[in-house]
Amino acid sequence: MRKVKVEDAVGMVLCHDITRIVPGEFKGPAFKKGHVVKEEDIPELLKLGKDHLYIWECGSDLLHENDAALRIAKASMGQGVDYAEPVEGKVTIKAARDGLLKIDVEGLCQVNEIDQISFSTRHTNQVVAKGETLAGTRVIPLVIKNDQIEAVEEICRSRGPLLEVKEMQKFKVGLITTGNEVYYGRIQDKFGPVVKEKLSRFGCRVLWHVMLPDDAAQIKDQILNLRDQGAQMIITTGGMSVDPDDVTPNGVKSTGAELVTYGSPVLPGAMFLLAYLDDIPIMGLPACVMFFKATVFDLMLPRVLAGERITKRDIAMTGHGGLCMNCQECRYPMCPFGK
Ligand SMILES: Nc1nc2c(c(=O)[nH]1)N[C@H]1C(S)=C(S)[C@@H](COP(=O)(O)OP(=O)(O)OC[C@H]3O[C@@H](n4cnc5c(N)ncnc54)[C@H](O)[C@@H]3O)O[C@H]1N2
Ligand code: MOO
Repeated sequence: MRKVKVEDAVGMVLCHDITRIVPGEFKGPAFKKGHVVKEEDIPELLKLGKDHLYIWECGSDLLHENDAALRIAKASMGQGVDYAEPVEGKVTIKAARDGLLKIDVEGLCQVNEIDQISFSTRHTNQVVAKGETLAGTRVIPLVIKNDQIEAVEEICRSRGPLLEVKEMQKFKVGLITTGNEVYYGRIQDKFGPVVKEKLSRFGCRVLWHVMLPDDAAQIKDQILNLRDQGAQMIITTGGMSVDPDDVTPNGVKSTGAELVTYGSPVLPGAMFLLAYLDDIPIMGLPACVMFFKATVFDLMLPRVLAGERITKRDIAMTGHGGLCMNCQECRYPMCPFGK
């Protein structure tokens, strides 16, 4: 790369994009990297404030910003993501399919600790649609040492992809609505419709829906029965709290399922339960899920559908950002809840 006066650059190759910005009208490259400077470009370049240009010279250990950003993007990408060609040094990474965005947050931090590297993403564990922007990456200077890009590539090689979009499965769901008040017809079931609507957003269907009284033995038997019938996920509602009639957690535990958690650091959702019967997830939903627009259920469901085996640590991690602010107008997921 060599600096030359604009007037002397005719016939030479530009080694960076040159940006034009007209407030309210336009922002983009007026001249692209690789452009061969012509006589008639000179007045235009002077108007853009360019008295000098960087001209391409091959054979150094330096990388152009576009090539560097492309290498970082390619090293970082896992399944289900795609990239667009660089514009003004920046590569944008998009979702190649609908699914759950997973970011290796620690790996991302390590990459950004390398001098002059910028890698910016959305939050991890977000549901994304095909074509949505997920991340952008660039280097800060116009040219960067090859070593710095190799350091990024080494992090991605050793840790795995920095970002990917996991496919979510359309589960066949068994739903158990507990509560004497609903079972004996004293009130109408309002919980079932909420759960079914949330599941339907992800293409999951409730194939079995059973009403039960507050009776741990019957809850246990029904869970085992739904497992035998082929349910891929079992959800119970109600009876999750501390009253003497709240027996659902006991019903779940007595199936022999492996309990991941009873209780979560998410509000609303403190009385949430998650267990696995073999590989079948069982979620115990407290009554707040019926009432609030966004709860622990919205945070956990996409991850379960993406095939994650949720651990106690995953649950513990939801505490940071797990406090819903109860805004007058709920904008979830475009808010800090669950981030
Ligand atoms: N002393 C305490 N009380 C409560 C606590 C607590 O820590 N200490 N936690 C509160 C929290 S947080 C939640 S969330 C709820 C959990 O409630 P449950 O999941 O146990 O729900 P129920 O007690 O069964 O019902 C509560 C309420 O919701 C109505 N309900 C339940 N299921 C249905 C349905 N299918 N359709 C319509 N309505 C339903 C039920 O009739 C009650 O009115 O506990 C807090 N309490
Ligand atoms: O547990 Mo309740 O599950 O926070 O609203």
